[in-house]
Amino acid sequence: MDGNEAQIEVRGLRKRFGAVTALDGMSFTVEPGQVTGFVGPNGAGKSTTMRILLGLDRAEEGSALIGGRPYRELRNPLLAVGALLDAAAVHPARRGRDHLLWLAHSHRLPARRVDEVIEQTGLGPAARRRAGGYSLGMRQRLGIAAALLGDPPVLLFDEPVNGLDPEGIRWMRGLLRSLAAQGRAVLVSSHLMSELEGTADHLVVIGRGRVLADTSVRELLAGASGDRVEVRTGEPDRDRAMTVLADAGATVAATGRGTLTVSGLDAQRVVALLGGAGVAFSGVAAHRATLEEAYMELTREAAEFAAGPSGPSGPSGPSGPASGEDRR
Ligand SMILES: Nc1ncnc2c1ncn2[C@@H]1O[C@H](COP(=O)(O)OP(=O)(O)OP(=O)(O)O)[C@@H](O)[C@H]1O
Repeated sequence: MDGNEAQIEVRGLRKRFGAVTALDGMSFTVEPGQVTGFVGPNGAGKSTTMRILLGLDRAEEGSALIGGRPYRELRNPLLAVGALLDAAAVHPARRGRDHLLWLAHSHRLPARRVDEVIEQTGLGPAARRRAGGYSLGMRQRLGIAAALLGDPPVLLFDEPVNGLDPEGIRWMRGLLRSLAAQGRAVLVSSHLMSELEGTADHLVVIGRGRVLADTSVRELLAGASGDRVEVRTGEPDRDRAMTVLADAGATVAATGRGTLTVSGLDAQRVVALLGGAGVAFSGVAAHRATLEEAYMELTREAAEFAAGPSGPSGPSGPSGPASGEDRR
């Protein structure tokens, strides 16, 4: 797959809905061969960005390119990008397979391709039933089958696991990973970081219409877990432990009864220092952050920064405009 055609590039998008600034200079790139998670709280601007990428909405400023072109300039969009925005967007009286056949014919794709995507998405016999009777999981599979029809190098999925059962979620994760492994650029939105754990390689974290972090999952986790170490020590030794560790350059905080949280030293060094100084302790453990914790840390910092000294601006809290100056 050509590297450039399998790329999404969003630069400086701005979009308002009345007084609400939905996008406030949104910029990021989605590279081929990986799953990029597009994460942010409700109202952060995920769907708006995706709709603009797909030519369903217009930005006041900036560009949104798929394979180097805006959606409207794509010669055959179905072959350039596949998207799952709203799983319910099929007429209820239509059979799944007929919906796919109609799509395929309108893009001069062979019927064989329809059967391939039915197979790939596990629609099976449900493909011959009317879409009105589909479960949410089946509707999602049909939507994905439609997105894959043109074998596109770029895929956009808006909250694809929303409402799916655990088996459906597992299936979706495997599918996203396999599509990325085939060299496609895969952008997946979610408002829950935990949904992307084990699926996303890269994360674009957004809040209030702009990017808060654009990072690999590995880097985000490393940064969040840092080298924090938890030390359990009894009352009489606590102060001495704090002094010894602080003298060695660590930042030490008492985070609970008998627990110290240490950053700046690894667990092995903590054990060596405390042992060397004759400070008694009952346990030392490295703390590994989950993706959810890393995300909470990041969004909390961003919210505090944006809120300034007088608290969050606007009635909608974290999902509102970034500051009063944004309202005109
Ligand atoms: N058609 C619209 N009319 C008015 N306001 C809108 C419209 N679409 C989006 N907004 C507002 O723009 C902001 C961004 O919304 P958007 O749907 O892009 O966020 P999101 O990150 O996708 O949220 P969610 O996780 O809830 O889907 C929100 O404040 C939302 O209320």
